[in-house]
Amino acid sequence: MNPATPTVARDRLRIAIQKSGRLAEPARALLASCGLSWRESRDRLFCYGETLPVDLLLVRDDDIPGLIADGVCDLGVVGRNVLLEQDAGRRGDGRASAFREWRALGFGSCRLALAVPEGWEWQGAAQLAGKRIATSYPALLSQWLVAQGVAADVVLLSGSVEIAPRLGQAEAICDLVSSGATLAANQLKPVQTVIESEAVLAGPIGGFDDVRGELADLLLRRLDGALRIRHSKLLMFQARRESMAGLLPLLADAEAPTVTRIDGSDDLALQALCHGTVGWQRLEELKRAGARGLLVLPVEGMLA
Ligand SMILES: Nc1ncnc2c1ncn2[C@@H]1O[C@H](COP(=O)(O)OP(=O)(O)OP(=O)(O)O)[C@@H](O)[C@H]1O
Ligand SMILES: O=P(O)(O)OC[C@H]1O[C@H](OP(=O)(O)OP(=O)(O)O)[C@H](O)[C@@H]1O
Ligand SMILES: [Mg+2]
Repeated sequence: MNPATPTVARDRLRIAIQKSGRLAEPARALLASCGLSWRESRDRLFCYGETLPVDLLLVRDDDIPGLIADGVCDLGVVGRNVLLEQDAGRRGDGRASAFREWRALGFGSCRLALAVPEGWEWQGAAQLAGKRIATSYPALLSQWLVAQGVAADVVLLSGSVEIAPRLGQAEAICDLVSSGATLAANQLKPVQTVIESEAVLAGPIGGFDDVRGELADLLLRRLDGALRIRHSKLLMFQARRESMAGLLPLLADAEAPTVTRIDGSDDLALQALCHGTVGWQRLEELKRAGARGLLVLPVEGMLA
């Protein structure tokens, strides 16, 4: 293992993403929406950046924090659950933190939760004292147990954690929950959230002191724009000046709308970047409140 802050200077930025799995495609699509494109290598494990000197490394998600810690990669897209687990593991071993969350990316949402058999009447963390809890997240679970002041046995499993109570391996589990279907299929119920998770952009604790710093800043600016407009629509319409008071409350999710006077009439034209859903219902409400010629346009890009 290298020291926590790698010092090898490089003139290209290297981003690790999941090779295959839940985060692989959305991570690639998000980076592509920031204007990055790549030439695929024959082994498909390294993609050479074409539009910008930003390369991709395709790996298992569990390896991403370590690759950042070792300076092999500069940034990575990984679940917060993985990042926090490995950080808690390092600190538990007396090592310093070597990576941190740079941005939350808004996909891959799930939570790390404690679950118990459906028949249990949950009365709180103290109920877990002396019990065995199966998990793939031993560091986060141990940290949570310490914070609760509860002593329990952590049983480490790398997958299929939900089956452990049925096999008599553990009384409770601590695993990722999204829809809750896997818990229900195994007669378990979630009782306590340990962390809320989503995909994040991870990077080193500090920044970069060579050209990678500028590349990372450029990427973050584009990423912030892409994240802001992801569900946004540009809404345009015209209305009588006196209708505005009734129309503006229907645009509460919009950034300061631009209102222009239409030459030679008392009508106004309005343009608003809406961050919430702009569906039929809202359009009909706007029409009832006096909006005419409503147009909804997709937003391709935004640079604040
Ligand atoms: N229902 C879910 N179950 C598990 N993870 C989810 C779920 N929803 C979102 N995620 C997120 O997706 C991440 C990747 O999940 P995936 O199942 O692809 O990982 P994996 O099997 O460990 O992949 P790899 O082969 O890269 O090790 C998880 O770490 C988590 O952050
Ligand atoms: O709440 P749900 O929507 O049911 O999702 C949660 C399940 O999904 C994940 O497993 P995955 O499907 O990745 O299988 P694995 O654990 O064998 O990788 C996770 O480990 C849970 O078992
Ligand atoms: Mg993995």
